[in-house]
Amino acid sequence: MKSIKALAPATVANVSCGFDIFGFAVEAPADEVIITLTSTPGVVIKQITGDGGRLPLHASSNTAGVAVEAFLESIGSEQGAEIVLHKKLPLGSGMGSSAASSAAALVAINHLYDNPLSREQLLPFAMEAERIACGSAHADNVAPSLLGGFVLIRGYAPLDVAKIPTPPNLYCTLVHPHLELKTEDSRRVLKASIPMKDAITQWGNIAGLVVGLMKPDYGLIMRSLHDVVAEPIRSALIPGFENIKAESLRNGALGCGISGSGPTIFSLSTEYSIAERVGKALQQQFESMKLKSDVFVSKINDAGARVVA
Ligand SMILES: Nc1ncnc2c1ncn2[C@@H]1O[C@H](COP(=O)(O)OP(=O)(O)OP(=O)(O)O)[C@@H](O)[C@H]1O
Ligand SMILES: N[C@@H](CCO)C(=O)O
Repeated sequence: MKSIKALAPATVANVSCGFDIFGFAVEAPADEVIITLTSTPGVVIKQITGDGGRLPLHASSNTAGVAVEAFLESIGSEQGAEIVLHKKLPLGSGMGSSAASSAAALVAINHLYDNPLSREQLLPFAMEAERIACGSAHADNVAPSLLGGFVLIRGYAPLDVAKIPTPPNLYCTLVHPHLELKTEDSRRVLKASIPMKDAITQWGNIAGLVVGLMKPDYGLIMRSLHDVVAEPIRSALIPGFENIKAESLRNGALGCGISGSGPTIFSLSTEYSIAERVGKALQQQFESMKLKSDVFVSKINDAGARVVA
């Protein structure tokens, strides 16, 4: 039976001001999924590595399995699939761990059927998997992981996504402290409504970031990378957040914030050397609080999930 391997990258959701509507893909880390078609129906997770035995092996509870089940049903296939997942993204990290598994699985299974669906058409299956993983079908991790680049989710009903062009010299530093935050929990702490003055600040920043990326205008990007909705509440869940952010900006980053629902911190810089320096500085900050961390520096990944063999 035919078998294929695909990779899907980590993603930074929200990007400070764009709660649930912005996300971009980075180069690494990336989850790896190998799918083999079977002649009998049903999706089976054959093996998972790299998760310390923590992820569900039951297909209907694992984002890779849920996405493949939804795909096979949508094309009316009578075949089944076996999935091997090499988990490279840390769980509950804010780097889109649950999304990377479903994105890789969808790109692999779609390829095995000669790509009957576009990347955009695969999105609802990955969103359904997000609902299983964290109780909310947000698309700001799955969309950039599947489509690549910097993605706007303009609306959810109906789903309307658009890629925002980004300048070639934009580097992302991800610093992942060895802490876990469940998306479900960090969504629960947010308020159901926001004051009008915060809404005005936020939509000014959202529009400013889009214009800043498209022009490009780095001053505008810098002024727009602020969040008055989620960060003021969620930052309490990340030890030393204010110092961490100040240190990133002091080292030359354009902006710094919580990646997705945290605890990973993202920073954007205009040069690789600045992005590296920011990574080292933030790692030292976490170390001073006796927290180990991993650093990933890369450009924005315009391709997203890809088949590798
Ligand atoms: N294949 C999978 N990979 C990762 N998590 C999965 C997977 N399948 C199911 N899950 C469940 O999803 C949850 C992890 O999702 P969570 O949203 O907390 O982390 P995350 O994806 O890293 O965060 P974020 O969405 O903030 O980037 C865990 O409870 C885990 O059991
Ligand atoms: N937009 C989502 C992303 C989770 O990674 C949130 O912040 O809850």
